[in-house]
Amino acid sequence: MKSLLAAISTTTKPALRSHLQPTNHLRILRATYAMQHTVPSLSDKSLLKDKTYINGQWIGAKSGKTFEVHDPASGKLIGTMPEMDKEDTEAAIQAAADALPAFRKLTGRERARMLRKWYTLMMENAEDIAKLITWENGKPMADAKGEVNYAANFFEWFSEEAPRVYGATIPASIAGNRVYTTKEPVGVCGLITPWNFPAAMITRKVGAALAAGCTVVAKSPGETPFTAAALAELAHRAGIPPGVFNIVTALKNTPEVGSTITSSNTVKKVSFTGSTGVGKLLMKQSSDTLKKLSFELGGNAPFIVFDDADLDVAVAGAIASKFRSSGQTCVCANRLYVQKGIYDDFAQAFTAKVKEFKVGSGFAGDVTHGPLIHDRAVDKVDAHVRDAEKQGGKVLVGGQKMPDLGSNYFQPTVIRDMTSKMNLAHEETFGPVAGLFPFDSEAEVVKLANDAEVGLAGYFFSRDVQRCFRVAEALEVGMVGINTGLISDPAAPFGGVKWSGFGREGSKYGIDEYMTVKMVTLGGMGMPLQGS
Ligand SMILES: NC(=O)c1ccc[n+]([C@@H]2O[C@H](COP(=O)([O-])OP(=O)(O)OC[C@H]3O[C@@H](n4cnc5c(N)ncnc54)[C@H](O)[C@@H]3O)[C@@H](O)[C@H]2O)c1
Ligand SMILES: O=CCCC(=O)O
Repeated sequence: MKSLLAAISTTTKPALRSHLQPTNHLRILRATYAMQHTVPSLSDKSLLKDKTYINGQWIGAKSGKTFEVHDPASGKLIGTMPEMDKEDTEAAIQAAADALPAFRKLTGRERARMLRKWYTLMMENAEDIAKLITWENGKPMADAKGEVNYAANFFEWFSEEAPRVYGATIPASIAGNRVYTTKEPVGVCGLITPWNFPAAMITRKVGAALAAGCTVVAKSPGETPFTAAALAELAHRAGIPPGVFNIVTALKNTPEVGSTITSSNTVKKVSFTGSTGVGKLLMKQSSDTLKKLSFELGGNAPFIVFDDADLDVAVAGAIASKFRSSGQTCVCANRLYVQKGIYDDFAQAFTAKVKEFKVGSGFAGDVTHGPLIHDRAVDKVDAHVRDAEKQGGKVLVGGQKMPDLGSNYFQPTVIRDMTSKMNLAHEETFGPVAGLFPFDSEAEVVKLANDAEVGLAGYFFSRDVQRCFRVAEALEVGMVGINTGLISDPAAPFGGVKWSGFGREGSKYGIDEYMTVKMVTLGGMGMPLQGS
């Protein structure tokens, strides 16, 4: 907690505490600095932790080690969290295993009440959780509030699913047999999530797991552990029993924690959201213990605008899909294919909208887009822009780093005249760069869209209903948005195909990822009635 206090007391830059009468220039500087370096003050200060939550206790790493977390907007220290290792992770797994027998025996209705309470507490504390998200992730407060709502809705959704887990009665092929099925919780689950949605990626998994009767060990992202800890505080208040929801925190030790989870025979399921590369590694590591797996991995979403689209709707959809969280979502449009008849109009209208963006600290009221998570992300974005330029792409807006704001900022960028040879066509940028690729025909663009190893989301805009069915069926992705750039919804199944992984989160399917089907056959059931 000391480091947090230290961070708070150093937020007023000494140079700006000038004893000189402020000139206009100084006043502007002061205001700009304050905007960029806000430290949030929480209404409920007990939501800010420097320990993690295992077996219902707030604890540090056994080694006493910690890691630092920095505000991506200012680079300043937010605080520290325990750098946990194999031993700590094994203790968390044991806590989850000990809690499992009693938790799985609760009725679905009893577990539903806990999830519902957790949902209510999240909504009551939405402002504070949003501040934590903005502080450690960088997204603007409005987006962070949207994320809290989205995240809490997974608890609400799965509180409604928990009491409605049904088996089946099955007509047997063997005379005299009677067959039915039940669904059982898979057991202890290991959940590994990324920093881009510090709350929602956790609740989407935990809501389903707890509804099913599983207990969990969640590895929170090294970049954004404070939001996860606040969720744990609310879990405690909601009466989630000790050991049911445990969080392991680590930054440098992440691979060690990951391999402890994946190699444990006590952990029966791993659900991971993150890059395809790490997903493949975790799948290999899980093979010795044959775990049930769900992987939500990287994307490279095609976003197609046909000549017959409504231009305004397509532009609004592209803005929402491409620039949500400054381009750092797995379902962000990555390749924008625009048919030649509408290409120039689209480029002009889209660029005009991007020019209206205001980049800065997520806490500043008028800021629409925050920093990227770290400077490595900025470097990747910069490399994609430089490569596109070198190969003939024309930057219509943006295209540069923003060192005046800090090392993690990149201008929202639109590039036209993109070609398939450019790196952006084949790699997920995960940043605020929209590349516009011209195309001629429907067949051509579907081929281009499907020319990817991954297949998470795909979008297209058209007013031709037959085309809508045709293209939706032809796209090799797990999720399609037609005439919309926003598809995320707790009620809708989220997940990919190809190298974007497998399994579905949210929706009526999400809970099945945490259950196994048990079949029961009763023999000798076809006897005549007694006395007949
Ligand atoms: N499909 C989805 O739902 C979804 C959602 C968010 C992000 N993503 C993808 O994630 C990527 C961006 O996030 P990133 O760069 O942080 O991804 P990443 O795979 O490097 O890291 C994701 C998380 O995995 C953990 N991790 C990293 N290495 C690990 C290891 N060896 N063992 C165990 N855990 C490990 C970390 O905690 C990290 O927070 C993008 O490709 C994006 O598309 C996918
Ligand atoms: O980044 C991945 C998740 C995005 C979402 O759930 O909308």
